[in-house]
Amino acid sequence: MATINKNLSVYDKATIPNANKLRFGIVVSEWNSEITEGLYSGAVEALKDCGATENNIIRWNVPGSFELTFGAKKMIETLKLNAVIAIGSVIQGETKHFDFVCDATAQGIKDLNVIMNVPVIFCVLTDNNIQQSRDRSGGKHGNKGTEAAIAAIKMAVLGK
Ligand SMILES: Nc1c(NC[C@H](O)[C@H](O)[C@H](O)CO)[nH]c(=O)[nH]c1=O
Ligand SMILES: CC(=O)[C@@H](O)COP(=O)(O)O
Repeated sequence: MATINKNLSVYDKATIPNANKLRFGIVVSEWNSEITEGLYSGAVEALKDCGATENNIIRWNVPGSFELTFGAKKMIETLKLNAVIAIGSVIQGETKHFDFVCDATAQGIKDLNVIMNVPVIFCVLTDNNIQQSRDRSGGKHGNKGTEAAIAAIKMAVLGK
């Protein structure tokens, strides 16, 4: 199902575990900050709505999406966390650089989920244009940050 057929912000709170005892890291790319700040706001709002406390949500910034992998790994190695949300916005430019950044970021975050023992949620928009990014970071299709927060809570308690 494509994003246009679902709203990224819709969740049934009754089905989400209470996050009041969980600790989250959020690593945020500074590229396309208009978009990443919207994703961050959506994620924090949803985490708090599900019981997470302000002092249990720790934010680090990195220059771009390519650095999200290292930033998330460093967070996991440094802090005691139950889940990490990696937030980025990659928008197609004139060259193939988009393809390399998207692929490296997706593969890097996937690798962390294999190597590390803390779930890392892929909250990276990979869009053709800024409008698609706006639509998915609090616009008409909802907020992928919200979706990522719910995924983070569910993965944090998986198997417990
Ligand atoms: N063009 C975008 C980038 N490019 C920068 C890379 O992510 C990286 O920071 C640089 O190559 C240095 O290693 N990053 C984004 O997050 N979004 C873009 O649209
Ligand atoms: C995703 C990118 O790196 C891209 O936005 C950079 O733009 P360009 O391909 O025009 O150099």
